[in-house]
Amino acid sequence: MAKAPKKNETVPADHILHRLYETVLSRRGTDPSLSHSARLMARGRNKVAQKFGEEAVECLIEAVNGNRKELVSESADVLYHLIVMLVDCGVTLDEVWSELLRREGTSGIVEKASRSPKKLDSK
Ligand SMILES: N=c1c2ncn([C@@H]3O[C@H](COP(=O)(O)OP(=O)(O)OP(=O)(O)O)[C@@H](O)[C@H]3O)c2ncn1[C@@H]1O[C@H](COP(=O)(O)O)[C@@H](O)[C@H]1O
Repeated sequence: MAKAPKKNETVPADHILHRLYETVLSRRGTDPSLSHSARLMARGRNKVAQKFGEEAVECLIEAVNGNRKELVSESADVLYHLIVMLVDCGVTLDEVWSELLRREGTSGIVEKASRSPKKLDSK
């Protein structure tokens, strides 16, 4: 049986997402004719973000259409393009894992209820 992760555990450094992050990081500023990641980042942050958005939309289309196999493939595209966007923005995966760990165990319903109520328009 798989061991339950401890509260302070982050994702192992040899995890596929970390390896992918390190690969994309190593491509930054390299020859765009040899690397898709380099080519994408060379086109600027707007393009990087746009590609992530497009892949996310393609992913949700497969989800709503119930295309399981395509959903798996598009999900991989989304994760790859998310990583390119994080690398381009200088955000590390550990920062994202830390945020997930911070949220762990707090129900979204409880968290939403704890937010301060929006100020009502005085007009
Ligand atoms: N996981 C991926 C991955 N997923 C998707 N893609 C590429 O993303 C591209 C998406 O194609 P699109 O036509 O949508 O994108 P585009 O060519 O930018 O098109 P336009 O916006 O110009 O129309 C395809 O070329 C895919 O091969 C990926 N390219 C690379 N990786 C990983 O990144 C690593 C490094 O790749 P390079 O940077 O190419 O060395 C690889 O070893 C893989 O592990």
